[in-house]
Amino acid sequence: MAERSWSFGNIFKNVFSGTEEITEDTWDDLETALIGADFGPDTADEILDELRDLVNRHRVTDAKELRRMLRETIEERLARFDPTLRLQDRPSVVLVVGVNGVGKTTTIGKFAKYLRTFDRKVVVGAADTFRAAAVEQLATWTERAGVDIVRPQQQGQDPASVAYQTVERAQEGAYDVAIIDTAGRLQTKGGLMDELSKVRRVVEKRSPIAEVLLVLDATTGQNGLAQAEAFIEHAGVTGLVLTKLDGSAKGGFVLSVQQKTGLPVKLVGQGEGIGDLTGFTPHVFAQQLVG
Ligand SMILES: Nc1nc2c(ncn2[C@@H]2O[C@H](COP(=O)(O)OP(=O)(O)OP(=O)(O)O)[C@@H](O)[C@H]2O)c(=O)[nH]1
Repeated sequence: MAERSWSFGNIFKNVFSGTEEITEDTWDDLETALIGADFGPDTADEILDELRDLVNRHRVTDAKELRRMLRETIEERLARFDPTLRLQDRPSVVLVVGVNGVGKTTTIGKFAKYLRTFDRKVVVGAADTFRAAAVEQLATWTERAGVDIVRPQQQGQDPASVAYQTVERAQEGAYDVAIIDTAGRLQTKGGLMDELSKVRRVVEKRSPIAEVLLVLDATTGQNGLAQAEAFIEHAGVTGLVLTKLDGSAKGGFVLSVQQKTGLPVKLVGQGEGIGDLTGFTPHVFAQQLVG
């Protein structure tokens, strides 16, 4: 699939435009840009220290050279995490978790479509049975993506049983991937985590779980991360999906979120359309971020 361009509005533009030589202003502007783009103060400091050190050691004076170093530093840091989706099992079961409103449903639709473009046979399980509207919204997306859906037989059916039926259908119908939607909000966090562990337990009776993807909204930055803490602690998350990176100007969140959670970003959403999801490539991302 073609890499789309990231519309961060080139956050480092002010740092380098019209600047040929590195001055103290360059460093100040760079610090402001890093913080503004949500790299987080610690990572911003580390990047600045590393760059100052390189600039001193190699006696670099050219701002263009500094820009190249910045790109490489960011790429090298992004690449410390492996973004490869593990979808070798037949079927590969993928649980999608995250709080409501982050773009979970949209992401599942886009992900199903993305897999279709690689000729994968996909079934989606609507195991967020709490709200009928959620199931209908998901069904609209699966129809758009041209993939099958397993719905609850009645509203409020045990999510674990829908998940189980989805895996059963995937195995019997020779599907490549089963994507299971899960609830994002229950009365209590404990209840939600219990529900998720039950889904996991029941699915694992039939199949190993290939990936547990946590969906995070990039525009909510550190706040969104705090909200998702329980999933990171209890849901066995294997990778992150960042949504709404388009126009968020918060591209640095990708790096800070990986460093904070120790989890790789595996997919990124950059728009509301069905084609607006891609895999994550550190080289491309660093290039688009720094320009
Ligand atoms: N700009 C942009 N909007 C997105 C992206 N992903 C999702 N959205 C929008 O975010 C809103 C919420 O998306 P949903 O998929 O409904 O979110 P959800 O997490 O399933 O939320 P619930 O349906 O409440 O559980 C919708 O308006 C989507 O169009 C993205 O990558 N970019």
